[in-house]
Amino acid sequence: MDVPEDQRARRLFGGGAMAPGNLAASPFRVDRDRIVSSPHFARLGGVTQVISPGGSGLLVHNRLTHSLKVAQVARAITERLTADPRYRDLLGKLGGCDADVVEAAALAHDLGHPPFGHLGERILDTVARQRFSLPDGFEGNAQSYRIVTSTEIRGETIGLDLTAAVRAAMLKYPWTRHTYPQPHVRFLDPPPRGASPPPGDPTRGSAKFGAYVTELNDLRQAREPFRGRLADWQQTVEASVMDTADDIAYAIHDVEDFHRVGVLQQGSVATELMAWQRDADELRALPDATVDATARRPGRSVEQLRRTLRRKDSWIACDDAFRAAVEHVRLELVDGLLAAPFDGSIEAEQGVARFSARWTRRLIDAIEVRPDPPVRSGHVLLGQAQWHEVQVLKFVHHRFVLARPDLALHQRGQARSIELLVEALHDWLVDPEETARLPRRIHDLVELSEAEMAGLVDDPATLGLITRPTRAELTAMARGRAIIDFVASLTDGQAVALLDALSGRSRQLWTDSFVL
Ligand SMILES: Nc1ccn([C@H]2C[C@H](O)[C@@H](COP(=O)(O)OP(=O)(O)OP(=O)(O)O)O2)c(=O)n1
Repeated sequence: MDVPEDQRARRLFGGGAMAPGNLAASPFRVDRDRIVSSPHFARLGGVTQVISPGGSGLLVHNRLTHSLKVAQVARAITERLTADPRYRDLLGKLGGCDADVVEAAALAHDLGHPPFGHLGERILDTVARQRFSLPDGFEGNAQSYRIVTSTEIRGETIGLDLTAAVRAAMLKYPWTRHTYPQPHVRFLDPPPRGASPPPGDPTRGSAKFGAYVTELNDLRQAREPFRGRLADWQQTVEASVMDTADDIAYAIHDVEDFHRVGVLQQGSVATELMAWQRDADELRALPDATVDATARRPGRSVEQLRRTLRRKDSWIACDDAFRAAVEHVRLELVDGLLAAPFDGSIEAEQGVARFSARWTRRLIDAIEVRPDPPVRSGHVLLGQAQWHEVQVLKFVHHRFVLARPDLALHQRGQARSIELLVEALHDWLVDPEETARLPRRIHDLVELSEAEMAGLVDDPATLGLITRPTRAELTAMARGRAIIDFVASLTDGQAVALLDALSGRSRQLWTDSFVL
């Protein structure tokens, strides 16, 4: 039985009605148009995917070009699945799969990524929890959801007033950090992907989550059309398509990007993969502690990956498939993409384009829909061989790009900049002499957070608190959330320029690098 279209198309404020500014006929296409015309979307062009867009020219992806690729892949997956007669009834039963919904969700999925990408996310989370006593901290997915439902402005309502289906499709992790749903997902055995607390800190709630408690009612309303069809913690099919498309897109383009900038070298990748292939049987016999203690020796990191996959994803991990995936990636990378250094020639560009097209096609064609997937997977997933290949591609990127000390050095500086910026903005916000000159947007964000939190004071448990907050505590938390919202909405370049200005290092006034 299909879900009635009008339930999926229900907007938070406007029912199913079409507004005068809507140009498209489909309500989901309207959502897509609202997202792409948002300044938060344009901002993604200045936000780090892996390294800052400014320093890399046109060579590497930023969060905008990444989001466009995710949308392209997500749409292609949807078109294949909906054209496949094997899945027609199943997709309807699970709540539907619409190409405009997945495209809109894919375009919106990274709106909340702060300056400096995942690194900024980690720093803002620590600052939010420790400095501002906000139990929800900061999370990029929850911030994306907050932008479309609260902080982005459109017409008379707050947020973009998107349809339920699109908001639900944005929820890769349809739970809050600590309390929703009950019992909380982190206590399930096994917990869904992302639901466990970060290693070493069981008090921190889920490592990943889709919404802050201030957006909980909105999350509930978005999931309403799927009630009874999906477990509370399970992604909608459309969210699952978007999540899979995200994985496919960055697994491929991260490798491409670092080949282009000359960081991913054929020799080092070949040594690691081939040492594992040569010594696989011997390595398998070693205790974990020995492998970990000698992780820098060739082949050991691949062995660590094999063990991690078996431990965390035993529902799909398989030694034969792993061995085949290492061989396939070796062939494609060592004998293919990385065989000649990238020199900007037409031939080199064609090599990258061929690699990208072949892999995208191979992975999209391997997508399946399962009626009853394992807890760590969504309903939409890659076949076993291709799932292992994606893990190996991501491994190459982690081992030979993300683990580089020069990148770490750079990121330590960026982390410090974010901490200093938050502190400097907060000092400004609480300076009584400066109230009249504080940027209007910060005042507005404080008022918004204060109103949202005031609505929850009688329910301290939902706020993640033990007792009802005092007025002063509430104001302090609202100010903290406002600063976090403000910083998260900057590009990398704006964050740097703003910190320079607040530290007295900038000699420029009335430039266009940020609008206050
Ligand atoms: N420590 C890390 C981890 C990831 N990345 C990069 C690699 C990918 O390009 C991208 C992956 O992160 P996403 O936010 O796109 O997706 P995930 O699925 O990993 O996370 P989430 O589910 O929170 O979106 O970020 C990075 O630079 N540094």
